[in-house]
Order: sequence, then C-alpha cells, then structure tokens
Amino acid sequence: MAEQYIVGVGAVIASLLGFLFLYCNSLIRFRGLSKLKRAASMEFPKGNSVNKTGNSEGVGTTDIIIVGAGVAGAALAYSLGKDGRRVRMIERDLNMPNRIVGELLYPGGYIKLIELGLEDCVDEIDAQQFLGYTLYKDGKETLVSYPLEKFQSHISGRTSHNGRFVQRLRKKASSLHNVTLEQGTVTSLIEENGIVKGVHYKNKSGQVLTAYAPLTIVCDGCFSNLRRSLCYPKVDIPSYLVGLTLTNCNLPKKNYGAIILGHPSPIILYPVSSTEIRCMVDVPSEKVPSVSNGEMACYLKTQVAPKVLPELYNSFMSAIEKKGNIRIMPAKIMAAAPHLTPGALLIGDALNMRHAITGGGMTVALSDVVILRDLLRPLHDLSDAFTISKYLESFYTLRKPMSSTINILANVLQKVFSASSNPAMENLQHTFLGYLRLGGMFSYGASAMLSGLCPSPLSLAFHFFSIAIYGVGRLLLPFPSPRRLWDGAKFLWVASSILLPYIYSEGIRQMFFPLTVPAYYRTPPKKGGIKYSSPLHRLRRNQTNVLPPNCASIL
Ligand SMILES: Cc1cc2nc3c(=O)[nH]c(=O)nc-3n(C[C@H](O)[C@H](O)[C@H](O)COP(=O)(O)OP(=O)(O)OC[C@H]3O[C@@H](n4cnc5c(N)ncnc54)[C@H](O)[C@@H]3O)c2cc1C
Repeated sequence: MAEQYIVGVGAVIASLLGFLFLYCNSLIRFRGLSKLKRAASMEFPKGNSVNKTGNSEGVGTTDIIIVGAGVAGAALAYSLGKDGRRVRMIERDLNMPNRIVGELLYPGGYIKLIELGLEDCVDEIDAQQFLGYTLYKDGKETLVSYPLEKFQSHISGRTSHNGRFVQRLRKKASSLHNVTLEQGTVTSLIEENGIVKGVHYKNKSGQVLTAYAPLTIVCDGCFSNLRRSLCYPKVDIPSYLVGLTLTNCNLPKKNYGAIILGHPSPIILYPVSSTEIRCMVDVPSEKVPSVSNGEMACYLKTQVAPKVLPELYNSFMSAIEKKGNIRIMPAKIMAAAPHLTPGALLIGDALNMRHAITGGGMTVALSDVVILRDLLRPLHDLSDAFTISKYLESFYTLRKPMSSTINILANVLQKVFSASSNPAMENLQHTFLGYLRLGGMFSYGASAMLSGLCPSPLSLAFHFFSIAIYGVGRLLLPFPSPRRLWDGAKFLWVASSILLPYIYSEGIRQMFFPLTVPAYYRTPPKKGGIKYSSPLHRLRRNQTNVLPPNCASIL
C-alpha cells in the first residue's frame, strides 16, 4: 500500500519531469542527429582519390596512423579504411590478447558494431547472447532485463573472450587493402611547431622507426603512455577487479548474468563462452590482498566463497586452486579532459575510463568510433591540422550522450553496489533494488540506459530524481516524524554526494546544454568543393530495421 502511494506521488512528479525530459531530449537528438547527418552525408573520399599528404617514411602513403589495435583502434581502422582512407595501424602485440577485460558488450554496443559493419566479429567466437542480470541481495532476487522487445531477435548484448573478439576486429580491419597492421610499440609522438606529425616506434626486432601522417589517432588503452601530451589525465582507482574463470557449472538463468550484492565485495558473474563463466570480484583499493603470496586465494575462499550462489560454489573453489587462474586488474576512472592538439586525437580508454563493474567501456569506445567516422567522412584533405583539429572539437560534445550516461552509471553503481557500514548507503542500495522492482518505465528506463540503448543525460537526471522521490518517500512513510525527515535528508545528501561530482567531472554544460557549446556547431572545412550525397541516409534507412527512432519507443 505504502509503496503504491509513493509510486503514485512519484509518478505525477516523474511525469512532469518526464515531459520536460522528452521535450529536451527530442530537441537535442534532432539537433545532434541533423549535425551528424549533415557531416556524414557528404561524399567520402574513395581509394586513390584521397589527397596524399604524408611527408616522410612512406611518403604520401598514409592518411591516418592508429596507435593500438584494441577494440577502439581496430574498429576505427576498419571504418576509416572502408571510407577509403589509407590507414596504418601500429600494435604492440599482435598475438591474441589474454585479458579479463572487455568481455561484455551491451546491446547498444552491438548496435554500434552493426553501424560499423562489424557485427560478424562476434560470430564464430562462441560469444553468448546476453539479456540482462539477476541481482541477489539478502536472499531476494531482482531481474533486470534489457528492453529488447521492439528489436529484432539478434539484437542483444554479447559476452565473449576479449582476445577472440579483438582478433576478429583486427582480421577484419587488415583484410582491407588500404589498411596495414604492423607490430610495433609506439614510444612517442613526433611534434613540430605544436602539430603532431606522426610517431616514433620500435618494431619487433627493436629497430627505432618513424611513421608520418596528417592525423594520428591514439587508442593505446587504459595504460596509455601517450595520453600525457594530449589530455589532462586524472586517474582514480577506487577498486580492483579480481577475475576467475569457472567451468563445469551454469548460471541460474540462461543468457543472464548474476550480481551478488554481499559483504565485503560485490560479485559479478556472466558467461564468456558456452562452457565458461567469468567471475569478477570487486575489491576496494585499500584492502587488495596479494595474489603472489596466497593472501588473495585465502580472501576469496574465506570472505567471498560463502556469498557465491550455492550451485557455483564448487566451481568457484576449484577455480581458486587452478594455477594462474586468479587475475587482477585496476578499475580505473578517468573523465575525458582532452587538450586540442593539431594532428592528433585520443579515443577509447586512452581518453576516458569509467569503473569496469558494469562493463560499458567497449560500448563507449564503439560509439566514439561511429561519431568520429561520421565527422571525418566529408574531409578529403587532412593536411590543414589546425582547421581539422578545431572542427573535430565537436566530437567531445557529440560523444557526451553515450559516454557521460554510461560513465556516470558505472561509477555511481560501483559505489551503490559496494557494501558499506553507512546505513544511508545501505538504504540507497535497497532503494535502488526496490526501484528496479517497480517495473514499467522505472526499471525499463533504467535498464535502457544501462544497456546503451537509450543513452541520455536527461534520462539519467530523470531517474535520479525518481529514485530520490521513491527513496525519501519510503523513509517518510507512514508519517514523516523528525527522525524520518532526518533520515530522508541524509539519504538525499549521500545520493547527491555520490552523483554530483561525476556530473561535474563530465561537464554540466556539455551534458545538459550541448546546444550552448560553440564547438557543437563546427561544420566540415569547405575545401576542394565538397559534394553532398547520401551514404548516411542509406545507412540510416538500413538502421531503422534495428534501431527504434527514439528512447520513448523502446519502452
Ligand atoms: C577489469 C576490467 C574489465 C572490463 N570489462 C569490460 C566489459 O565487460 N565490457 C566492456 O565494454 N568494457 C570492459 N572493460 C573496459 C574495456 O576493456 C575497455 O573500455 C576497452 O577495451 C577499451 O578499448 P581500447 O581500444 O581503448 O583499449 P584496449 O582494448 O586495451 O586496446 C589498446 C591496445 O593498444 C595497444 N597498445 C598499448 N600501448 C601501445 C603502444 N605504445 N604502441 C602500440 N600499441 C599499444 C595494446 O596492446 C592494445 O592492443 C573492462 C575493463 C577492465 C579494467
């Protein structure tokens, strides 16, 4: 009864906010899409028609150097290669990566793969369809399904081994005759008069070489050693993710992952192949036990194993015993803070990182690739580094709907999921789970954001207010006593102190008022008579089979 009352009051306020949100959302969407359409619908250079602007080793043979052939680099190389650019990709290690990162791709990320023509890269690698999560807390279960009803049946999340996926992307990129992929470690950028002209790199045999191109795109991942000169890196590591591979077991619900909200660490489980389950344990940075001296194994056995689902317990214990099976990675957070550098650009984890607990990095990276490809498409000549750099500044605002929504959700949810002795935090966790259980536009709206299907800062703000109303309402009922009012105030304080710093670091103006950012209006430099044709219109027509026109129609 009480919950219905809260939902009723919440629904009225939420409807008003919702109306405002939908209005602003459609305005921004309309302006943003038409800008991208305008840019991307211009004719792109084909094969040999690209101006030859390189000027040293490999004179005139490279338009764009890409550093790092990970998810972002390989996908970008393919899409730029498809547009006729001569791309030179330099990757430190061409062997199949063996990492515990980048295993879950959201449905929104899968749609980006389709937009890039790379959807077959999740075929033949034993990737699993992924439809959502079951959250477990104190013996209660909450099912969170991605809102996929309005999509074709193949649209869903995908989970797989990162290495297999990356190798497929690399293979697809290097299958294009105008994309070269070579093994080498880029050691520095070549800068002349404030313009990046190319890179110094060491090849497999240790020889120091140089490569030149009018544009260098750095995608060297979370441990980037090149980002320093292209952005203001402020990296935070709130926790570490400890990964184990479980075999001979199944998750309770097929195609769904599991998140166990237990003390001391949340545990995340999802399939990475038809026979293996990835288990990730989030351990706060200040108390990470050492793997080498066996403390981690002991921590997992004594502290974590009792919280694992009973049907996975034996596999979990055997996984700890398996040599080399305990892997650990820092979960870094870094807001994008680029400084414009003519001749160079950063994307992927090198530019921006969010907590890995929700697994949104690849979706953001692929979304960035789509935006960048569309912005670069009308440019025939990349030689005017200053003008191009100024034009590409719009990239940092256009990426915000996807990147800021996924970043903030990841960073906030890691805090909400982590056990805490603070009753207000515990309250926040219960409120969040209760909100997800409400169903309808509340839980579907939240999962539409979480899946990358409806990435919108306004939607984020709307759900934050709805959760706040719901949470405070729960605390005040049945009568708002002074004690309850105090608890409600503490609840709002804790919730805001988690969320607001992340909104601030993403940039309030870029997130909520993109139309007031001057860079947003930059159009392609009109040199050499750009002709207008409509490759993107064709693309968008194909896309509508996959993508409903707006968020409201997904829910
Ligand atoms: C523990 C953990 C789990 C995660 N899980 C998920 C998940 O489930 N889903 C998800 O979407 N995201 C996840 N992420 C984030 C995801 O891995 C990244 O967002 C994504 O891989 C970024 O792609 P990228 O191309 O920028 O970097 P990467 O994929 O890391 O690629 C960088 C490439 O650059 C190469 N390189 C590096 N330095 C040089 C150099 N100097 N010269 C040449 N090449 C170089 C590297 O060898 C590598 O191939 C996770 C992250 C962590 C830490």
